[in-house]
Amino acid sequence: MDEQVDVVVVGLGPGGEHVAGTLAEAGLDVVGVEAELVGGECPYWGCVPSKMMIRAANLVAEACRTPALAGPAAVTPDWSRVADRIRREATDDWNDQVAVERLEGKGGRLVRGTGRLAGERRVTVGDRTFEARRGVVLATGGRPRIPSVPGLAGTPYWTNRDAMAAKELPASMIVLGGGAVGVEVAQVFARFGCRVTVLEGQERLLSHEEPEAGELAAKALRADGVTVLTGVRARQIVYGEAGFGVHVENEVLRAERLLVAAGRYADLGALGVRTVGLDPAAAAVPTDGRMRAADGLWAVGDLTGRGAFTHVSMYQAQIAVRDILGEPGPEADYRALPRVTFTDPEIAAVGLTERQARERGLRVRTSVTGLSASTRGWIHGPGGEGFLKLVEDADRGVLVGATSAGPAGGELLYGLNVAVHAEVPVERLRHMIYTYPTFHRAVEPALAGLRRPDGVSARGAC
Ligand SMILES: Cc1cc2nc3c(=O)[nH]c(=O)nc-3n(C[C@H](O)[C@H](O)[C@H](O)COP(=O)(O)OP(=O)(O)OC[C@H]3O[C@@H](n4cnc5c(N)ncnc54)[C@H](O)[C@@H]3O)c2cc1C
Ligand SMILES: NC(=O)c1ccc[n+]([C@@H]2O[C@H](COP(=O)([O-])OP(=O)(O)OC[C@H]3O[C@@H](n4cnc5c(N)ncnc54)[C@H](O)[C@@H]3O)[C@@H](O)[C@H]2O)c1
Repeated sequence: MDEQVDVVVVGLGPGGEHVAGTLAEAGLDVVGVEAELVGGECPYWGCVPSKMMIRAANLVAEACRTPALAGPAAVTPDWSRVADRIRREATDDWNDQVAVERLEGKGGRLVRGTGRLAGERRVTVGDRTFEARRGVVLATGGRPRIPSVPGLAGTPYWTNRDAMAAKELPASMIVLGGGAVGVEVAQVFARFGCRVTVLEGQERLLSHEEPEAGELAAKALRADGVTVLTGVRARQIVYGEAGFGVHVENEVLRAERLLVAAGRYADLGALGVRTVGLDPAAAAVPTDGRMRAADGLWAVGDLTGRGAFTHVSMYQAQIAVRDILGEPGPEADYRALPRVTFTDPEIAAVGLTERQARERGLRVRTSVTGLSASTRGWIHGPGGEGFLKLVEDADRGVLVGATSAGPAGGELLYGLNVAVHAEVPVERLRHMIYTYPTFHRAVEPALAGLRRPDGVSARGAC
């Protein structure tokens, strides 16, 4: 007999947990299905543990910067402090009891297991079948994409999960992929004494972002002793007693560990999307502005392919909740999508890159301003490097994208995020007062740089 409920949420990462908890609080009969830990990738193997590592690694780097500015400081990097904090404070040793109680406290019911669609408004979990009167919400995230490099399958390669759970650091590590996971982990491990090589197939690190961002990330990693190889593909991988050997062009790179950080994918076939008429081979579940994927079916989070970030998943979750409850509100709008790669310097961006803006046929004006030449960058001294890049739609006179890289690049992004989101006219931004001497004061010369003729990147100083 099918069990009747109002809503079934499959996958309880940040998005799914928010949907399930909020709908349950609103009085609906909600079943949340979770195969692993309630909370998902972010708190246990993603954002939270990685940012705890980064906090510690940045302290190590800051200690190394003090001799020039404040006198000697001795720090002996000790990974056990980081590993211990991740166990105690972040993950409860990978126990989700607190999250389960949080969901149940709101009135939601947890069913532990793997959910699969079985037609419209129906989900099976093991030998149980749920029929959802209002509908089903898919929020199953993604899993690491393992490239088909000969020799890789069957070796004990690491993914983000092993890196986040590491009690001890390897002496050496090769990182396959120079995206967000690759660069963040590479810098942390290097700062704690691991010999790291990053192998990126594209011509630059952080290849989805502005070229300047990738160049700065490579420079920062190299300054931490990381070997950065771009435009290079692994041809063959071998594993033996001596660890990993990665064949690239004319050499073999060797390391104790290999971290695969080559992106993530959603396995829609395993989720049974064919039973509701969706393409199981698609890269993502297509959704409309209300996060609807089909009649009685919503999708939120990484599996929608609109940006694999916790804040996107939470944003979409709020929209899906409103739609399910029949409440008014704006549809999903990704024009001002912000993201921060938490390297040191932080590399943050919102909206379109210059290339994306040009590909959309916009008449684009850009401007790049260095941070170390700014008063605040100069005062900051070592570690003060960064830049600000603005992308303007010249016809409308509004910013459509911005990148802010620097010691507080993610925080500095906020104002630019507002500008892109609210389409604040550039002329209006030019007449704002920018606090002296902040990093964000660099926005002023960057805006001045936009006055140059179309297509010419200007460099300002502040
Ligand atoms: C190392 C790392 C660092 C990151 N750092 C950041 C960061 O700083 N900021 C940021 O915004 N984002 C970060 N991210 C990305 C962020 O973790 C994800 O975007 C976010 O977790 C996605 O949330 P989600 O709601 O899609 O679900 P997920 O967190 O992906 O969770 C999905 C859940 O669904 C469950 N599930 C899957 N299939 C089924 C099924 N069939 N049945 C039942 N349950 C199922 C899974 O077990 C999982 O618990 C990071 C990711 C990684 C890997
Ligand atoms: N700070 C953050 O917000 C944060 C941090 C970590 C992860 N994340 C999210 O998690 C997702 C996954 O991160 P990721 O770094 O795994 O993916 P990614 O897509 O950001 O980067 C993967 C990189 O691997 C490269 N690559 C792929 N196959 C390769 C191969 N065979 N050889 C060499 N390079 C190869 C790609 O060119 C790409 O640059 C990201 O999309 C991101 O949204 C966010």
